[in-house]
Amino acid sequence: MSDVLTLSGLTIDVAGRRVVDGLDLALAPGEITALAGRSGSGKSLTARAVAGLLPDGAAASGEARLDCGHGQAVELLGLPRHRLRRLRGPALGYAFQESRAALNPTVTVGGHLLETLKAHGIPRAHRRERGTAALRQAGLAGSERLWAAYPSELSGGQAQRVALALACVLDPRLLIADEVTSALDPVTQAGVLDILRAWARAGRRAVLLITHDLAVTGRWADRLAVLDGGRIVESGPSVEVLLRPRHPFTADLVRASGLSSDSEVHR
Ligand SMILES: Nc1ncnc2c1ncn2[C@@H]1O[C@H](COP(=O)(O)OP(=O)(O)OP(=O)(O)O)[C@@H](O)[C@H]1O
Repeated sequence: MSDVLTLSGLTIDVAGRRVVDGLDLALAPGEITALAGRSGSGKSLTARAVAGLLPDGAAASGEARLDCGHGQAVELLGLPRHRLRRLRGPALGYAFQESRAALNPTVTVGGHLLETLKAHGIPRAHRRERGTAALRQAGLAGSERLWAAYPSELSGGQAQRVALALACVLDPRLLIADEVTSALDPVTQAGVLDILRAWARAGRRAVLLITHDLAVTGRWADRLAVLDGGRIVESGPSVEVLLRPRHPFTADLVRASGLSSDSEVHR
């Protein structure tokens, strides 16, 4: 089966500065692929380029091919805004770290979900049920109270999970999750990542997990690509990369993360 996302020579310049340089990466169906690296290495801009959400002044070149299923593939870079908007949701979900920024302060949790489902043509009779299921999948009880809550009434962790539910509610083939669990307590984080992994496997979907937490990649990611200065310095099955790093930068990152034994890397 072909890869869900194929990045070839992805290059991003911001205000004349090259911040991502010739990145090649393939995301297989059913897998979580982690993109890790220290702050400023280009992880988020890579995610944003794929989702068509680069900031002003940033430009991407190269290729980002999304397999939408049913033999249909689309080149994401340079796609007109209206086509990207149509893909975002059913083909490509994007949840990012500033989760509150994704939520409209004047719209309730349920309102956000219903609006998204309606905008993509889901019949009214199914919207509430699908919205509630997405909340559960993100580790939230789909209670009346949460459904009727405004973003300002949510904790940081709840807002993060609501943003994740919104990104997944249309069952996209590719989910980009940018530091979505970093604000969660360890138990909730584990629950959400377990669910994401099961979700990816069951539906042959792909997840691009942006993280600086190598412990997370060791436990939940199938594959790991390590980014340094906008280039991938090493990639492969995550357990292998973490246990036997070949690049000095990866070895430094593993040491700094405090991952010290096989048991912390193995699932
Ligand atoms: N809007 C912007 N304007 C100018 N430079 C930017 C902008 N966004 C990112 N950059 C620069 O691009 C580089 C890569 O940034 P990016 O946000 O992708 O890094 P990151 O690996 O995701 O970091 P973090 O883990 O801190 O989120 C950094 O040097 C950053 O300063």
